[in-house]
Amino acid sequence: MATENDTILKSHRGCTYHPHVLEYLKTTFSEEKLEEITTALSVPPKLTTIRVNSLHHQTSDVISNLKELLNGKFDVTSHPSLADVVVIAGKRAELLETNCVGRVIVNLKCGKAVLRGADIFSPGVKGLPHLQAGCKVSVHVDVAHKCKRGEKNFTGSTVHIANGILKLTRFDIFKKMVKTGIAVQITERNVELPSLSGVLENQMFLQNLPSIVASHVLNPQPGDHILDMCSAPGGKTTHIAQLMGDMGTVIALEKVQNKVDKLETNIRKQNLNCIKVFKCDSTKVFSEQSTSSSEPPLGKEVFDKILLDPPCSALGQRPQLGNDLKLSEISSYPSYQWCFVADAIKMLKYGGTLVYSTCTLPKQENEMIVARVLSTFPEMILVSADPLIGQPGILVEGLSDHDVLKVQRFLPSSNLNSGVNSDTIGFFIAKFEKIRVPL
Ligand SMILES: C[S@@+](CC[C@H](N)C(=O)[O-])C[C@H]1O[C@@H](n2cnc3c(N)ncnc32)[C@H](O)[C@@H]1O
Repeated sequence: MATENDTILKSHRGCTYHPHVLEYLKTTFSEEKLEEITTALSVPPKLTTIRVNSLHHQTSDVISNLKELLNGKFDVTSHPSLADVVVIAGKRAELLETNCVGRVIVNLKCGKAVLRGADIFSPGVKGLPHLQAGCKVSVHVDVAHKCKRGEKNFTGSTVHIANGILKLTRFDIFKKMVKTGIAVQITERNVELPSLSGVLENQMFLQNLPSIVASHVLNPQPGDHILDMCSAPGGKTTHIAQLMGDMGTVIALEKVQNKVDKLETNIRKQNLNCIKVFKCDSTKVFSEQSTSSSEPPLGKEVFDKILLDPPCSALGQRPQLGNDLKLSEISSYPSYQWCFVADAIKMLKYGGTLVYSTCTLPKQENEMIVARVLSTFPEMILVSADPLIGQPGILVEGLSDHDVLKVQRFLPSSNLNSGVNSDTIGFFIAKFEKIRVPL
């Protein structure tokens, strides 16, 4: 078995994982299921989901606007059961290096953006030979972070994700340090998706389906007083405010300043007024002495509903091109996630709702947290995470067969024609209610 310091990365269906990551995931899935999931995760979903800014726009209008903008090149439809979701169907294509005169190596962040429809900008380029602008190049992601900036002929492990036309030369990028403008204009991807960044920003928000479902599960109502403990970049916060008709209050907490800035930008773009943002550590926001429901420190039993969407190992993110998380990093998440739970429960009113969600796969960060909540807090009961659009959870000690039907897991399928509810990122949602327990 590989050691903790082992730097060898194991290639698994187009994604490069540290062997420990795969071993860890095998505690949750059979080998066969894990292959299916990792295969699906290595490419982006064929279907892109968009949440309509339902406060100010009709889904049918957004669909018409998108159809016009995309010139009929992609199918744009409404989600079969969620009225505020629009689905755009991309196309899968076989990618060959034929006629490419050289390889451009990009970093992981850039690779993910390309697979989501973006072109390449110079900060994302790590390696590039001497080539003339205008020639056809293939684009490869440095999944193991081994390519040094400016390398001419990198030979390490990469994943071929796209082809395109070189717009900036090696001299422009590494000598003149041109920072703006397109470096490679993408012409072919293994999945062809529309580039929607900056498009119809006041009408819609690009969001993965399970994240949209999580806010519906919370079931926000006008006038509610809601806490979002880990809010940036604000996909769920802004959706919650929209579902409340922008009436009531959402207290949105975030620990990291630049993420607070991003959250505030997203709130502004969606023109929402009921959200109050605070930069703070949610694991320390509760105080026995406080009676405040409107600003930190926050008191007990002050919220109708709480969303806890804590940091996680993010192994459900898609495309998952490379992952070199160490075992010690992955296995630290459940205890960090647990740090938020007890205070969340204290701040929740009796009769209130707590939704717990993650975008990751291991049972340790999902069902096992649910089982621990149920065994530690008799006042918390598990209720059905409606609308149930995903699949049942995984059976772990402390959960019954009935319990696993109340939570939902989104597990990407390798079936290229799987429907919108399974062509997703990996995600988990559980919903609890706080009840008075007789003494
Ligand atoms: C999974 S992301 C949240 C995504 C968000 N709910 C959304 O839908 O856009 C977790 C967030 O929690 C923040 N975070 C991490 N530790 C925190 C803490 N102790 N208190 C508050 N926020 C924290 C991270 O910076 C990150 O932005």
